[in-house]
Amino acid sequence: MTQTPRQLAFIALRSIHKGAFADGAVDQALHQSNLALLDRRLLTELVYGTVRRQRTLDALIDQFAKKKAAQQPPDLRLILHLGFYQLRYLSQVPASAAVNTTVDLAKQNGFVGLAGFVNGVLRHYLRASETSDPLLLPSDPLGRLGVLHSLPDWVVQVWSEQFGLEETDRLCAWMNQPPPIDLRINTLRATLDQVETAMNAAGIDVRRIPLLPQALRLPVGAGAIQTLPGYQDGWWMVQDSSAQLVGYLVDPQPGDTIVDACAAPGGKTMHLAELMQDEGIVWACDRAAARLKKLQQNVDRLGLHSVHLQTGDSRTLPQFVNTCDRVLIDAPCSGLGTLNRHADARWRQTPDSVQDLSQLQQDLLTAAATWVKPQGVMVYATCTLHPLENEAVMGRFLTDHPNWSIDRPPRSSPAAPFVTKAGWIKVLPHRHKMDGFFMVRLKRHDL
Ligand SMILES: C[S@@+](CC[C@H](N)C(=O)[O-])C[C@H]1O[C@@H](n2cnc3c(N)ncnc32)[C@H](O)[C@@H]1O
Repeated sequence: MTQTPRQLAFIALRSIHKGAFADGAVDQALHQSNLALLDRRLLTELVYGTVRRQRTLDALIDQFAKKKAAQQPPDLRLILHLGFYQLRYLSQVPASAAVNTTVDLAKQNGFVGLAGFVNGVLRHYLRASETSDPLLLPSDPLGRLGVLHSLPDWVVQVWSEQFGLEETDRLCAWMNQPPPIDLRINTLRATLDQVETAMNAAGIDVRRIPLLPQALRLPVGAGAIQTLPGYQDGWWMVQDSSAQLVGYLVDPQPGDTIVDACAAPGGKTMHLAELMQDEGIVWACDRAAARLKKLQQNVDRLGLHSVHLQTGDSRTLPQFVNTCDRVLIDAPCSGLGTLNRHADARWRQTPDSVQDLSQLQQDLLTAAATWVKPQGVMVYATCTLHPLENEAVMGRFLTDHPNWSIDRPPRSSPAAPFVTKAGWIKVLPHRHKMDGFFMVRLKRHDL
């Protein structure tokens, strides 16, 4: 069968439907094909976009086909998703091409007899969209946002309880936009000015980020990361601006002993080592050995010497008890603050998985607290916007540990302007234009 980007996208979608991760399925499709650059981009866009928008696309099938999406043969449902996705979201694909290629896809994949049906459904949608958006939305406000922005109702509910419907609408919309890519300058190897000058000389119009002294934002389409100026020399690494705030909140000092309890692939570990001038020890712990390998590659590229690796479960590392000046727990979480970065992430979490994560976070925090010396500091961070993983974990920890309290960073800290009345930082992507994050700095008070 000919390798068109649409056929390859369909195959990738089929494997995602069977449980594969979207990133892996796209990588595999690209690896096995010899498509030209534009077709590679189309394939990638089709797979990620279709996975991301599947709830909206199902709503269109429900509306325009006689049988509901859930009752369609699974492969035909994916083919219709691909067709609707192109018609609704890809302005660069002419409508006739979107319809014809989807009909071809149906014929090539066992639905010759339903080619007329596919054609009819898509053309029906096209006619209906001539005057206005034909998508019918549920009348209940949560379902309305869920279908419009293609998110599960439980996520919309969790957000609307925290931020209200209007802000949730904007937050949901953010999660369907291409994520920005930020760099954090390795100040042990280069200055912000130096990297900015090198990027500009290469025609890459980087932008500074207000309040963040080490951050530059890449323009859309800057090219492959490994080919950008300064990559090979370890001048910078990719790290979102909000993740950079975590390092400032820890505020490491030269000579400190620090444990980064959930460290891989190491964005924050490297930042801590840089902030302490690479003097002292940063233990990078993680239970995923393969991810620690990536961390080691980053350490080598940035030329750091103070980072030491420890593979294992951070709930059971007794060797660190009472040894640390600072501890960071960048906890495993549901990732609701970074849904725009992984097309399938919104469909992988459930209210039950959030409960499990909340318990794991609590256990990590309790174990890591024993590592901190009296008067020492511990920072807890997640890239989610779920109160069970943030405020609730914090509330329980503080109730169970009266010798700990929330500690504000010094005024001079780049993190200080972000601290809320409650004493923690909660980065909201649609307001701050960065990944959603929760972070709090805690201090141990007993002697
Ligand atoms: C949010 S990621 C960390 C990202 C990292 N701090 C960075 O900035 O690149 C969470 C990490 O926690 C690790 N992890 C999950 N459970 C763990 C446990 N019980 N002990 C140690 N690491 C764990 C995962 O393997 C994952 O690498």
